[in-house]
Amino acid sequence: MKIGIIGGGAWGTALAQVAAAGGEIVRLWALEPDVVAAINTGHENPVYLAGVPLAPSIQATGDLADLAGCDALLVVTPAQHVRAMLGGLNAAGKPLVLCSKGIEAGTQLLVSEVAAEVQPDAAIAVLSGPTFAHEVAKGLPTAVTLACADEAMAAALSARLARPHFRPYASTDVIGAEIGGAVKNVLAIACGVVEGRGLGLNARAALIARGFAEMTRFGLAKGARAETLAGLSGLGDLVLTCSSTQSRNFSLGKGLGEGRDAAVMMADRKTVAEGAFTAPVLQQAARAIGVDMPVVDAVCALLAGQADAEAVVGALLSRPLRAESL
Ligand SMILES: NC(=O)C1=CN([C@@H]2O[C@H](COP(=O)(O)OP(=O)(O)OC[C@H]3O[C@@H](n4cnc5c(N)ncnc54)[C@H](O)[C@@H]3O)[C@@H](O)[C@H]2O)C=CC1
Ligand SMILES: O=C(CO)COP(=O)(O)O
Repeated sequence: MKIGIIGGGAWGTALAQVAAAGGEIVRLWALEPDVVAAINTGHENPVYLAGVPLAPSIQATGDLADLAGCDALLVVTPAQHVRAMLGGLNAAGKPLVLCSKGIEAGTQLLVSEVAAEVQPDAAIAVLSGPTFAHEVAKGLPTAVTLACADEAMAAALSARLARPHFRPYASTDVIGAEIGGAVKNVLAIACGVVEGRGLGLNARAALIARGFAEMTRFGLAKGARAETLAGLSGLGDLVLTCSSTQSRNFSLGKGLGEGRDAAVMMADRKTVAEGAFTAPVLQQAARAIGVDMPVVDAVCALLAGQADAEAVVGALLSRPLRAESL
């Protein structure tokens, strides 16, 4: 069996390692020629996943045509680049597993909705959950949601990608699995702000719980299932990303909380903090369907430089008191 992975960042490389651990032939497409060369000759991705020895059976390429013979494809580029990448593929009749977390700017489409437009004849699936790439690549225990509308396909893909340390849970709720991953990145920025301002662990826990209420309101309005949002790809990933500076989104928020400038921090990074791209489009999407997301609004104001961290925290704390509910 031959699996193609599109995206040689930290997560695509870690997933290549997972696939190779099960004996799959792995073709990994990466944008940067130096990443392709380093994986093929040194069996390491020093740019995005430094320090993790990779299986020698992972073959990297800079040419998407080299993935033509693969019988399943994993898409792992940043969400804003997925449309362009999918345009260069022929995935008709093949499983197309989307592993990016975000919402497309301009269209407000989830990645699976983008894929349905560009590759209407592919079997679209989503893999999402609490998964820091370094831990997965090192073989530490990890569980994910693997969602596909076709239940048998969800089960087959789960079985194909399962490893002793990597445990997919099958689901048919594609939209639910995606919404958790996209929204938690924005909430992780907010939790980073709490950390950066030294507001304490009570505040972080409150933000996770009220942030989860926002995720649930939005998700249910978009047709997600409550149990998916409360599962690995929703609450599970929210807890992970809101708890550690290993998260790029959390660390971006921490910098904002410390008074640093969003644009300067983003320009300094080669890696992607998806929440910064998702926040404004999520805000638009929520407003369009009348869903109130005050934490997301606060993150948007901070990222756009419309308010400082002290002001947005003050505004959140002075909202009118109300009953605890969604
Ligand atoms: N790193 C992680 O632990 C996890 C990441 N993800 C998701 O996976 C996706 C990819 O993230 P990472 O692998 O972490 O990326 P990364 O931050 O490690 O690297 C950035 C990636 O973006 C690629 N890129 C930049 N410009 C591009 C373009 N014009 N076209 C195509 N690709 C381009 C780079 O080649 C590189 O592969 C994101 O949506 C992220 O949310 C999901 C789970 C875990
Ligand atoms: O999605 C992730 C963990 O599940 C990675 O989080 P960051 O993108 O915030 O680093």
